[in-house]
Amino acid sequence: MAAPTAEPSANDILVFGNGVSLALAGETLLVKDKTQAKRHQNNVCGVPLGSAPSDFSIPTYNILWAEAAGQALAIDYAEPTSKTQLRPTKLNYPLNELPRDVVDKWVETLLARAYGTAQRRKRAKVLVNPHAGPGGADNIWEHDVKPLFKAARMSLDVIRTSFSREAIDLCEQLDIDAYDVVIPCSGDGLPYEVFNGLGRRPDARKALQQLAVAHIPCGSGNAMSINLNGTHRPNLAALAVIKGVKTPMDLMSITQGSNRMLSFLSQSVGIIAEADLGTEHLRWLGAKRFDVGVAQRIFGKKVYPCDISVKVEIQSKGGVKAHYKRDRTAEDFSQRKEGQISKGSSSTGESTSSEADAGEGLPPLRFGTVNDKIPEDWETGSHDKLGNFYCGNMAWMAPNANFFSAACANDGLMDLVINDGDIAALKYMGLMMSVETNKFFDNSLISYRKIVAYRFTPREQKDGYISIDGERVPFEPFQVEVHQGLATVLSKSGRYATPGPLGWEK
Ligand SMILES: Nc1ncnc2c1ncn2[C@@H]1O[C@H](COP(=O)(O)OP(=O)(O)OP(=O)(O)O)[C@@H](O)[C@H]1O
Repeated sequence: MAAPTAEPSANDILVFGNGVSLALAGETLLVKDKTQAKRHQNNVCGVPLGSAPSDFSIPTYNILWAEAAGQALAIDYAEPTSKTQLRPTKLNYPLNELPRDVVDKWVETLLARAYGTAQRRKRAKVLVNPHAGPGGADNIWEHDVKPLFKAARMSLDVIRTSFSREAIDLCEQLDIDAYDVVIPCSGDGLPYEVFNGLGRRPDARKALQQLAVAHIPCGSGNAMSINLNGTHRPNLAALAVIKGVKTPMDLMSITQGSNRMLSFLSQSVGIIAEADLGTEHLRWLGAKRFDVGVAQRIFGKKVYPCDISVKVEIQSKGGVKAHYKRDRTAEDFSQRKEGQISKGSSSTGESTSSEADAGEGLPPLRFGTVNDKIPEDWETGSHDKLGNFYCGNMAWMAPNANFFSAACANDGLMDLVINDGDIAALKYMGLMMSVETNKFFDNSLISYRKIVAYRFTPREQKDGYISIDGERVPFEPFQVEVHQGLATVLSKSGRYATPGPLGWEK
């Protein structure tokens, strides 16, 4: 656990007698208690090392709750039992002669450091998809998540989804004043339904702003959790949600035929969409199914002819890195924390705000629908040899898949990656593998731009795969535009958990 960062002052120490004391030192709680220290050492290290310890420390981030009730002080915290596992643990000390007002003040200081600007005791609507990913969502919820949420004194209203699209109806009808957060325990499919359900309401904008959406990873990709909680491990994600701060996040409107839907993650056509959606017959391969699908198309030199029209905001990779640096450094966390969220214009200056428009439902479409004329200032190109069209709103698409390393949560821009499909196989493999080493962005085989809107029109193919947030939609033209900060999510640090494109600091 982290080393103490500051010397505790006298007010920060509670002395219980018999050599037991609790001290607040910066972002750490120092526990001087031989019995607990020994138990802690055994649990965390497995095997006791050296002489018996007399104290140990707990990062305040791991503190779930504290209260003086009756004649005792109780502290709940998330104790790591391995690098990826936490379990709720309790410390109890009789108050003895300690004055109650001193203890109450100490408890409030501890909670203030534990939660910072994050809301305490969040009221959650939890949606568990028993069929998500490998099918362990019920177990994950019961054993890895619920005990931590309970120890943090969250109020929980839990529903197991029983059919596809149920979460859309649930969120459309939800009493938004009764909850602070909706938490899908699922893959990325259920968050998609949550955003779309909230988006269908007559008070969509209010609902999307007032109610945060947070994610517990139970699927196979779990992009939402990786980007916002910084992990795809359910235990660690649960703690990140408990401590999560409200963060505005861009959403995208998609029009196709006469439909309008919201997308929070990505749209893809070509190799990625096919390798994901077109390999159902290879399910027996497990996670390798996607890699095999990619390799098959690389060696087949598969191309996807199409027309693409784009409203480009930042054309060059250098410009994108500079934008990323501005977003990451100019807007420090304090500006993004709860109650201090600034919305209004993208960091490129153009207003993309959803709030600026009057009305309660979803913001009006600034560029019309897929059935309207394409605006004249959009760049239009014919792509005979397209291999991959990939538009993202978050950085990670899965663990080890940081495709959109310059994605920012609330910049009012989408990140667009395009590459041809007739690349030499070895180079293509290298390109795909560079995603894992964060060198994808700089690879000269792809273009990487920041955009505001686009239209995609497939050509010369009877059928194919279009993926919206990982779900298949009809193989027909579609148009997309971004709404800055339309949604509210909970994130660990007020921004995406991404290292950014290599060298952005320079
Ligand atoms: N009880 C249910 N039975 C069948 N389908 C369900 C049920 N509950 C939800 N669904 C549907 O399951 C779909 C996939 O959900 P989810 O994203 O949670 O899992 P996943 O697709 O397995 O995960 P990943 O996207 O990570 O692969 C959603 O579109 C949702 O509508």
